Amino acid sequence: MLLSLSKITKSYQSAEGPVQVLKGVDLDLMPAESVALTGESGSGKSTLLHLAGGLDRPDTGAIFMNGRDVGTLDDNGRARYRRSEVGLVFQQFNLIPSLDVAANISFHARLADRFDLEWERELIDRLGLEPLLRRYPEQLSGGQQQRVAIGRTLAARPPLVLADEPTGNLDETTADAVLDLMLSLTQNAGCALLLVTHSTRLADKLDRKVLLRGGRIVA
Ligand SMILES: Nc1ncnc2c1ncn2[C@@H]1O[C@H](COP(=O)(O)OP(=O)(O)OP(=O)(O)O)[C@@H](O)[C@H]1O
Repeated sequence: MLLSLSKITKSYQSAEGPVQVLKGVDLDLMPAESVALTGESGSGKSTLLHLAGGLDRPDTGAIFMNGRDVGTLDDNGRARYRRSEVGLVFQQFNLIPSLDVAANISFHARLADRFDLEWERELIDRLGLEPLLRRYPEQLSGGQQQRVAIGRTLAARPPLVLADEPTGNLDETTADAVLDLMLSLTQNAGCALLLVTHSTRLADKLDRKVLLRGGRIVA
């Protein structure tokens, strides 16, 4: 087992009092497995991804990554976890504005001490980024930034990639092409993938689909 979420609960404070978003989520991912996380808007998909990515802590329950409990790590431990064990591809691309495309792509791989020139060249080639390497993020379209964000995450070959509607703000043709590429590259890199998507068409391309409803995984 790569990732194991067990009995995860999470509440947020709101003006009307606490709102329990996750009410006992169980979810397992095998190494290199791709899973689509679906569910209505507001069902807690992003919340779940944030917890799995070490961006936030669950109220109760356990998150095991390679047998280690991530949910109880302190801030430093979670920062190390994010640096070396997970890759995040979110809608807001979080590229570093002061670095050009080439430097953005190698940034995480270098931080995680996993820089591999050959793999990086292959990513640049497959993602069609060669002509853009000297540009800065603000000089790129949304689809181009998305491809850079995918390259940046995969360059570090994290065991687990967490992707939150990564193609949500692209037109359908571009979204399809970018997702196909991401799937094929995560498979090449041997990464597991947990992908939040509203699209059943996209979800069908993954190994397995799960549905978040009423604070639990129901399918
Ligand atoms: N920081 C926060 N503070 C208070 N409430 C929050 C916070 N983050 C999320 N929520 C609430 O928790 C619920 C789940 O949000 P979340 O973003 O996880 O859902 P989602 O399934 O990803 O939705 P969408 O598909 O619309 O992106 C929502 O009702 C949201 O308003």
